[in-house]
Parts: sequence; structure tokens; C-alpha cells
Amino acid sequence: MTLSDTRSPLLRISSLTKRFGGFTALHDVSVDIRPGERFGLIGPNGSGKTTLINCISGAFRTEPGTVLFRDEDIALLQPHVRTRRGIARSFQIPRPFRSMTVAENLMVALDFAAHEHVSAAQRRDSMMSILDQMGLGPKANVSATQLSQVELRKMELARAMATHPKLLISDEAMAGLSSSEVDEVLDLLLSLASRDITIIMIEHIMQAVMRFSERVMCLDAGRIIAIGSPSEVMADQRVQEAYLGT
Ligand SMILES: Nc1ncnc2c1ncn2[C@@H]1O[C@H](COP(=O)(O)OP(=O)(O)OP(=O)(O)O)[C@@H](O)[C@H]1O
Repeated sequence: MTLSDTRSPLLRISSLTKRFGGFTALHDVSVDIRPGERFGLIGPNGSGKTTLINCISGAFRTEPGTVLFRDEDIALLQPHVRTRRGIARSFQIPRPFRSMTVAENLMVALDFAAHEHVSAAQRRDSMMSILDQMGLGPKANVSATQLSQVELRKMELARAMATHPKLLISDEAMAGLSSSEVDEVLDLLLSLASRDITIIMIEHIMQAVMRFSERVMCLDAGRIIAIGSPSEVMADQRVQEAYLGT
């Protein structure tokens, strides 16, 4: 057993079911995410990936099922409280404040998450350090409307990082990017993970999932059909049938 196996999970999802009226989008999903883990979440369109992360981030209430984060039951906490507890989510379609600069966009997230005792100067330092980490330092004073697609994705990740997450959920941060841009975003996510941030990556780009993930889980029609190392999951017959259509 490795050291990480002996630590309690950062996130423990138990027997989670999510219904929309008579439709069950998630059936009895249970999974533990380990501290510092790089976890890939895959599945065909409509398989329940977004529903699952909505249940983790608090956009959806779970009924029934439990979501423990750092040993605390967070199932009844509002999304913004979960953010303050250390769960951040970056959206597939970035939602910047278009009238603001990149720096101002980040300050909004920092002001939201920062404790009162953090001074304005410390927040500015923190903002610049996150922008530098994301390679966006030179764009600090540029309007968000002037960013390229890949820069917008980086800013979306930067905004998530501004809340100082323990768990970052990256929702298709690479969709629609060129292969060199995919590599850029992947490298960023890997560098965040190396700073002990646990990352759940939802992605349809299989090469990226394979390169990034220590463990992959595949959903199909709201059920877990495979979980294991990337190569085990990709080799799984049900995954190939469900996800790859072979
Ligand atoms: N708010 C909602 N109301 C009703 N049905 C919903 C709602 N949100 C999701 N669903 C349904 O739940 C199922 C799972 O959707 P979900 O968005 O979680 O899939 P996904 O795996 O994220 O798909 P994609 O890869 O296309 O983003 C789909 O059938 C979807 O239509």
C-alpha cells in the first residue's frame, strides 16, 4: 500500500443518485478521490459527467447519496460555501466579465475567496503570481474581450485557482483547441497537480486524459462502467462499446 492509500480520501462520494423527474441521470455512484490525485472523468455525451460535478460543486442537490469533502458532509452546503471550503470549478465555456481586464477578472475571484485579514497588496501579489503561473502575466491589463480561446481557458483556470482550491474540477478546458494549445493547457494542469492540487479532469480528448490521469472513471448512462488506470479503462470492452463506439 502506498502512503497516499493510507490517507483518508479528499472526496468521498457514496451511493449518489440524481433524478430529474422520472429520469435517473446518476445511479448509485460511489467513488473516493485521493488527496493529490489526477483523476480523469470520461463518458459519452449525456452519460452524467456534468451532473456528477454539479453534485460535487453544489449546483445540484443529491438525493439520495452523500458527498464528503475532507471528512465533512457538504451535501447541504451552497456552491459558494463549497468554493470557500476548497472546491473550484472551471467551466467549459469561460464566463469572463467582459468589461474588465484580465487582472480585474482575477481580483473578483480573489476578493470572493480571500479572508478579511488578507490585505489588498497581498491580493494583488497573489493575482500577479497566479497570472504568471498561467503564462498570462503580460496580459494582465488587457481587456478579457481581447483574449484568444486558449488564453480565455487559461484565465478560467486562473480564476478557479484564485479561490485557492484543494480540489479543482476542470470541465473540458481543452475542447476546440489546437493540439499545441491542448498541450499548453495540459502542461498547466500537470504543473498545478504537482503543487498538490487534486484535479478532476473531464475531457473528451483521449490523449489528454491518458497523459494526465493517474486514474480514470468512465460513466455510461449514469453508471460507473469502469475505473482504473488509463490503460485498463481504455482496454475495457464496455468502455470501447459505450464510449468509443467500437
Ligand atoms: N437540469 C436537467 N434537467 C433534466 N435533465 C438533465 C438536466 N441536466 C442533465 N440532464 C440529463 O441528464 C443526462 C446526463 O447529462 P450530463 O450533462 O450530466 O451528461 P455529460 O456526460 O456531461 O454529457 P456531455 O459530455 O455532453 O457534456 C442527460 O440525459 C441530460 O439530458
